[in-house]
Amino acid sequence: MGDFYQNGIVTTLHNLVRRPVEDIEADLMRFRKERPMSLVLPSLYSELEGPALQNIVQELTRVPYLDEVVIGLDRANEDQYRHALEYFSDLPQPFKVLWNDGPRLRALDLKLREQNLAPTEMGKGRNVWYCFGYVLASGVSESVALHDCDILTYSRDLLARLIYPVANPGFNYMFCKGYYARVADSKMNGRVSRLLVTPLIRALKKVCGPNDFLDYLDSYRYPLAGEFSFRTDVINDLRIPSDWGLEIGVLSEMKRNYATNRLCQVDVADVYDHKHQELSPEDASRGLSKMSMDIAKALFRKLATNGEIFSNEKFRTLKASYFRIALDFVETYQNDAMINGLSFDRHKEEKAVELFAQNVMRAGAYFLDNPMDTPFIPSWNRVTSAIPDIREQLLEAVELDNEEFRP
Ligand SMILES: O=C(O)[C@H](O)COP(=O)(O)O
Repeated sequence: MGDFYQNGIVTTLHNLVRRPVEDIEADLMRFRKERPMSLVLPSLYSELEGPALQNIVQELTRVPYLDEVVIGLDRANEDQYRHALEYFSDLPQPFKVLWNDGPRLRALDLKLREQNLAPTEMGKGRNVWYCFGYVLASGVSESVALHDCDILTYSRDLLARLIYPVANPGFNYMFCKGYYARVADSKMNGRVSRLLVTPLIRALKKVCGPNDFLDYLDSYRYPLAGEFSFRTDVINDLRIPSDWGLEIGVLSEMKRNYATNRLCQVDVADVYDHKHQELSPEDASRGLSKMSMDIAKALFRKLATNGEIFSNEKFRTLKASYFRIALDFVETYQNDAMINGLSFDRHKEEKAVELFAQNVMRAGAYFLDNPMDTPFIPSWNRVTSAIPDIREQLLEAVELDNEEFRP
C-alpha cells in the first residue's frame, strides 16, 4: 500500500488505486478464453466447521471466471467426505473434492509408496501435491491459483488480484506470490515470517556471504504467504517438501527453474487474518515451533543444493547472528506498531525469538545428522515416468469418489 517502489529482484505489482474487483474480473473473463483458470484449495476437514471457509465459499459463488475448483480434503472419514461434497455444492464452478484419506486415494498412495514415490509425511505439502497432480490430469486450465482455507478476512478481490499476473496472456510471468500485512485486532501477526524468516535470511547472508538465492528470497515481501499462482506447466517439474517448508520449497524451485523476470509478487489484500497456531515452546513437533524447524531445515537444504557447506561451527555462528538481528527487528516492529497505534507485546516477541534461535540450532543439528534425508516429494514428471498412466488413475479415483459419495 502507498508506494510503488521495486525492491529486490522479482517484480512487485502494487495496489495503487483500489481498482474495483468487477473491473479486474471483466479482464479475467476475457483472459479465460486463452488461459482457463483453476483454483486449488488445500483444506482440513476441521476447516469446514470454522467461519473462514464458509465465507470463502460464499465469496467464490460470485467468481465468474474459474473453470475448475480442486479441493484437497485431509483428515476426513466417509461421513465427513459426504458432508464436504454437500458443503461445496454451492459453488457454481465445476469442482472436485480429493478425499485424501479415502480408500481409493490411499490405494494410489500405496502404489506410489512401493516405488518410493509417495510423499513421506502427511501435511499441507502432500495435500497440495495431490491436488497439483489432479490439475495436470484434468488438463482443464492454463493458470492456477492456490490459497489457504483459514483466511478470516477473505474477499474475492484477493483471488482476482492473485491470479491476474499468470492469467493475463500479455504478461510472461510463470509464478506469482501474494503479499499483505498480517495485522488484525490492532496487532501485528505473522510471527514466523517477521521474527524467523526475514532475520534468518539476513543472518545467512552475513554468515554465508553474498548469495543470489538469499537475495532472491529476501525480495519477497511475505515469503510464507500460502497464496500463490502459476502457469500450469510449472507443476511438472516441481519438487516440494511435504511439511511447513512448502512455501520456501516452492520459491526455491521457481528460482531454479525460471529466470527471475518471469516471477513476481502481488499485493492481494489490505487486511489479512487467519487461524493462529500456538507457539508451542514445550513441544517441537507442534505449532509454530514445528513450523520454524521445518522452515529452517528447508532453507539449509536448499542452500546445500546450491553448494553451501554447513558445519556445527557455522550453525553456532548463524544462531548468534540470527538472534542479534531478530532482536533488532523486534525493536523495529515495536516502533512500527506504535506509530500505527497497534498494541505490541515485546516480551512475547522476544520469547518467540528465543525459541526460534534454539530451533535454528536444532534444525542445523538435524541437517548434519541426516545426510541421506530425501524430504522432497518427487516431481510429477518423475512419477509419470515411473507409472505412465498415473494421471489417468488419479483422475479416475477422484471422479469415482465424487460420483459415489455426492448426495
Ligand atoms: O506467517 C506466519 O508467520 C505464520 O503463519 C504465523 O502467523 P501468525 O503469527 O499470524 O499466527
